[in-house]
Amino acid sequence: MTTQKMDTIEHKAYARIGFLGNPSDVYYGRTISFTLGNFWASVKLVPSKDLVIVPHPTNDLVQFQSLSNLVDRLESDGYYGGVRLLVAICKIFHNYCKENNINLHEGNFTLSYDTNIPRQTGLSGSSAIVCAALSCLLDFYKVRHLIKVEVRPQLILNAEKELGIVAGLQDRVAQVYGGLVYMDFSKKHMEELGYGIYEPMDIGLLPPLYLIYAENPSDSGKVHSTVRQRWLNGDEFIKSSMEEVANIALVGKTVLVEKDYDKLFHLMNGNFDLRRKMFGDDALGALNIEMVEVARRYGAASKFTGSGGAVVVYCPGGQSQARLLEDACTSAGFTFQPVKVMPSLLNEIDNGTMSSKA
Ligand SMILES: Nc1ncnc2c1ncn2[C@@H]1O[C@H](COP(=O)(O)OP(=O)(O)O)[C@@H](O)[C@H]1O
Ligand SMILES: O=C(O)[C@H]1O[C@H](OP(=O)(O)O)[C@H](O)[C@@H](O)[C@@H]1O
Ligand SMILES: [Mg+2]
Repeated sequence: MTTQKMDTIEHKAYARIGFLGNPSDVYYGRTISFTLGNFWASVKLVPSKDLVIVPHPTNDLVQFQSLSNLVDRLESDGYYGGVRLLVAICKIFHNYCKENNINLHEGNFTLSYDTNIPRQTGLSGSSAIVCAALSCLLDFYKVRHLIKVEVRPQLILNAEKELGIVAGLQDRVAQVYGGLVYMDFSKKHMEELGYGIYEPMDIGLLPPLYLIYAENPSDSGKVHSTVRQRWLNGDEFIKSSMEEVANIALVGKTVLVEKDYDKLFHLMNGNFDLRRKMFGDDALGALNIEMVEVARRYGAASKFTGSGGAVVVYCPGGQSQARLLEDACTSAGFTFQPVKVMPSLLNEIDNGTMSSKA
């Protein structure tokens, strides 16, 4: 989404739900993900004399009511906010353009951001900020037609890698493309093309879904680091389980096309059960596990949307089942809401950059 008032450029990027196959995207796997219209980040770029990155009044920790307030906020939100993400994407964008002989004009700008994506809840709040910022840079430097849509998720990921955040491509692909996307990150594609195979799917294939989340920020990099290390060390259990998770997205693609929601129910549950075996309950966190389990106690299918903090739910019993679950979530202190799927926002210029139009 773009707003251009005078010289101001503003872009939104939506939260995303890793629907099937996550987190195998971090491991040359496959996923199906979609953008969630319930939450978004927006970034504003205004031309200015100096290049300025504006700290967010509440998400960047620079001003406090008191010393104890400083400590409380550090304990709940960690040390970092969005400023480092904006700085990192500026660097990655600059270097990519330089390496690819894309000339950038001399003008400077002021970048600021806002977000209503619940912080660090596995809804990809981090990459939403980076994705919206990249979109602003593409327009400010008028290079949207020169940077392929397929390449953009990797630039967004590189900005986070630059900061040492362990993450995968699926969030960024979903946020760049928008809508529902099937993604294949096989080693072969990644090595030959530098990106995966991304196939947009009809959002109408999804059944009504619900979201459960809790104010319980968890650092996705920390959650991922042990499993990632085991995978790098060639751990057979992690390798074979990750392949099973990737297969869930492959099977899920057909299941969605056929609207076979009974099978979808089992795929969603199977996806979380494999994650639980690989990561272990300590890494996933008791509260996150309880969000999955409360849904299952009411006969729904449930799994993490990302690395933890939010859960996507399918209620085979329809609205009456969802209402019972909503009451249970409210009593447990969790937020429960219907999922609004956000369609793709790519424009003609973006589509024109794609090597293969799926
Ligand atoms: N809502 C937010 N506001 C500001 N910065 C954020 C926000 N969410 C994430 N970040 C930044 O991104 C980093 C990585 O967040 P991450 O654990 O990936 O969260 P998410 O699951 O929302 O993507 C954080 O350490 C922080 O620097
Ligand atoms: O573990 C996952 O499912 C995802 O974790 C990260 O996303 P986040 O929203 O930060 O939890 C990671 O970036 C994704 O690639 C994983 O699939
Ligand atoms: Mg993230």
